[in-house]
Amino acid sequence: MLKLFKRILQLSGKYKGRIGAASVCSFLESVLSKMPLFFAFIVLAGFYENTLNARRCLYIGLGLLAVVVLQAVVHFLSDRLQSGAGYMMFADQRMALGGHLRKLPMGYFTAGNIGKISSVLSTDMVFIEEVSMSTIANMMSYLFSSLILTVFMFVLDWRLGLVATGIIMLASLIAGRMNQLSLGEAAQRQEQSEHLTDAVLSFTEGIGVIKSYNLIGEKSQELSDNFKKSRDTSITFEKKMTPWTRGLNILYAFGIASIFGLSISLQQNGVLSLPYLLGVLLFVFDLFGPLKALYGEATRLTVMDAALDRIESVLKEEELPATGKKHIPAVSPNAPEVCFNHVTFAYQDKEVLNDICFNLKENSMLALVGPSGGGKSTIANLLARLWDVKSGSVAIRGTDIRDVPLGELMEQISMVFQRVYLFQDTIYNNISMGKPDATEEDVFKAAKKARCYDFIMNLPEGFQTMVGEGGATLSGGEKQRISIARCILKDAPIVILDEATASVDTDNESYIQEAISELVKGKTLLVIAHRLNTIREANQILVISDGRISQSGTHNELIEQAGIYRDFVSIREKTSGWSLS
Ligand SMILES: Nc1ncnc2c1ncn2[C@@H]1O[C@H](COP(=O)(O)OP(=O)(O)OP(=O)(O)O)[C@@H](O)[C@H]1O
Repeated sequence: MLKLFKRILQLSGKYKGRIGAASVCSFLESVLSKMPLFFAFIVLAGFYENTLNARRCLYIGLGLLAVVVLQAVVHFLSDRLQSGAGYMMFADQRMALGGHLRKLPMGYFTAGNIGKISSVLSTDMVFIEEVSMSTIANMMSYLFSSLILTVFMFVLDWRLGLVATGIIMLASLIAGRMNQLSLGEAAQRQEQSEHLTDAVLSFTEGIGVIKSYNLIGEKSQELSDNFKKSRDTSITFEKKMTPWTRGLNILYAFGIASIFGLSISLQQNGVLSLPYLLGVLLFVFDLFGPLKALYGEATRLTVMDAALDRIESVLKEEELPATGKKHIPAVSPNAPEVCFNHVTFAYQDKEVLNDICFNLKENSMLALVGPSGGGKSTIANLLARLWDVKSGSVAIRGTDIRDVPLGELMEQISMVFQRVYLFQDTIYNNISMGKPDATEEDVFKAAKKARCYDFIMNLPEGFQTMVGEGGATLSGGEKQRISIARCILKDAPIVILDEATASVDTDNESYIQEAISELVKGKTLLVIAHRLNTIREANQILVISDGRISQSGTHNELIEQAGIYRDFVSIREKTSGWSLS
């Protein structure tokens, strides 16, 4: 328990002083909370010894009043200091975690970690933030209370003090065991909650597919199974803990009875005076109460421990090294715009690219074609440094992209994905995030080039229309054009384009093509190509198959050779009804 306690305090960093001051207040509060008992003891003793008079009673009354007021003050102080420190500490932790997540490779987010990230950022962080400080405050107060009452017992009679200490030590052994049990289960319970988050996310994200394939029953069952598992884990935990909690209660009852019996026997034998016996009666019922509450709080600490483990495990994930200080030159006559130099890459252990070498000249277009799963998207992602190469290098104008600050690399590249992501914000902000210092005129100009100005102006609130949940409903093609406007505004020299495979309606298709033509004017273009027109226009075509470049050349060169490209083109011609001249 102490270890857990220390772990939370270690997180306190620059707020240590504040937490220390709060602990002193907690201690004072515990002492003050026991003072009324002490005054009651004095009154009883005075009454018995016939030493009570009006002046004494007045002093005791004033003393009591002062204690109550002081207790309220230190309680307020300790609360303010502790909860304030808690919120500040975990605001810092959240920012650290946010900063860390930004630097993780994309692979981390696609490798089934979304449930974990959601639980860590929502459940774990919120739990620790809201509970840790109050738990620490309560634990301190209970600990001090037990200590003070045990000291009182020693003051009344050393034998009573010894019995109280013995019971407390036995209770600590039982509580230690409970703690171990709870720790073991806490990890499992948190894991279960992670699975639950995953299941809920996957169900809600895939609801469209689930409905269209009539899988509601089957998928709901999976979700219910997860809920049931979570319920069963909690019930099993409670069942395991119950005998120990009961044991602890019996021990406390036994402790109270022994102290009670012993003090009566001591009084009968003339060792303990009657006022002292009355003092024992006053204190004994309060002796183990704080300890009982203390172990209740300890269970919460174990949940916190598991939550901290999970936060730490996310923080331990290796970041993309971002220590590069070099700058990409604006022009470089002696180096190609983009160079893949003997690049190999693997997702975990699965090698997907092998010895990829190519140069891309400024203002030229490179088309990647080939069978599904060949590695085209991976090449595009490596250029944007969403992952790092395993060996070889990727360079822009002769500078290895690993040697460049990530922000600067991103200024060089615009990416147009098939799957468009618009933020829950106004259309204006969705476009202007391409270049935050852009003027209104720049934004409008980009929207015009991306062929979305007119439809935006026809919306009731124009550029201030909200997109996303509760906002305007836009078609896939309209969203695509807004994302292209964002890229046009960004005006990066290199454009990575993943051409749409799914067909949109003809109007949208032609608008999107016009928007893309505007975007790529004067740019260096790497395109994952699906349309024959695009492929034919490319200065260079790479056929990527099984992670290797199996063919390379222009359309006219490749169509002359037997191989994947010719087969691919003839299939395309047949499916699209086009023919090559
Ligand atoms: N995040 C990932 N983790 C593990 N394996 C992955 C991941 N992304 C892709 N792969 C695998 O890497 C290989 C190459 O995938 P990639 O998406 O680059 O191919 P592609 O040629 O772009 O395919 P498509 O045309 O279908 O998009 C595939 O076998 C794919 O299953």
